[in-house]
Amino acid sequence: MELIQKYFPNLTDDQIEKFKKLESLYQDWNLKINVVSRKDIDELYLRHVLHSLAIAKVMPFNSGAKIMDVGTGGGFPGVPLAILYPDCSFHLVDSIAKKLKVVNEVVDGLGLTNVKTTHTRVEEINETYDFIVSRAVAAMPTFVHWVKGKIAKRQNHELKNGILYLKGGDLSEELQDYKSATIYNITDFYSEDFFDTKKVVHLPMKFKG
Ligand SMILES: C[S@@+](CC[C@H](N)C(=O)[O-])C[C@H]1O[C@@H](n2cnc3c(N)ncnc32)[C@H](O)[C@@H]1O
Repeated sequence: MELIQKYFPNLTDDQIEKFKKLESLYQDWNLKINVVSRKDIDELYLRHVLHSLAIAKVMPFNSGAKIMDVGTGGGFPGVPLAILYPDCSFHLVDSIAKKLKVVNEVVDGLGLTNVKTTHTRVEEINETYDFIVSRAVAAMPTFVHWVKGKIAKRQNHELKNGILYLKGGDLSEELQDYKSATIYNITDFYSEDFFDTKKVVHLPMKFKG
């Protein structure tokens, strides 16, 4: 937990409590339904929570922003972001029901009222969002195909609405068709070795309406 406060020193008591409670909830639920690997559960704050929150270092969301997490799996990056941004609404979507069962239990256990979950493929979603966040779900061309048309300028804020995607490795080939994409090295924000190859891709999108 100190790791989170090292990079997010202004958390409220309520946020600190929620981040603390997150660990025991995942430990309990992971024994019943394995959604996070053993090694990862031991390093939950580093590998999942802090990694998810790298999106906030790139794009601080305005109050009221509406965000979808596509392929949330066990709840990443959506759950840590929902704790960090209690005034934003989060829609967590995954095509595997048992993973969302764990997410629902964690969300209920934390009392997160700003999160809804849907068991579906993202292609079936017919809503629009300010931002779409995701980690480790599909190659960028496939992902863009799935979500384009689901991003709208709902808020009149200065942030560049679009996709924020957590990804590692050399992305030059995958992103060659996306000239407007910006790649942020997570090591610009965090010093832990785990983040050496990890990036946040910001891809602003044309608005639907
Ligand atoms: C490798 S896991 C990543 C889970 C989570 N984002 C994380 O980083 O821990 C990929 C997830 O994407 C989901 N997924 C893949 N294609 C999807 C689609 N078209 N719509 C919704 N979920 C999808 C899978 O069910 C799986 O839970």
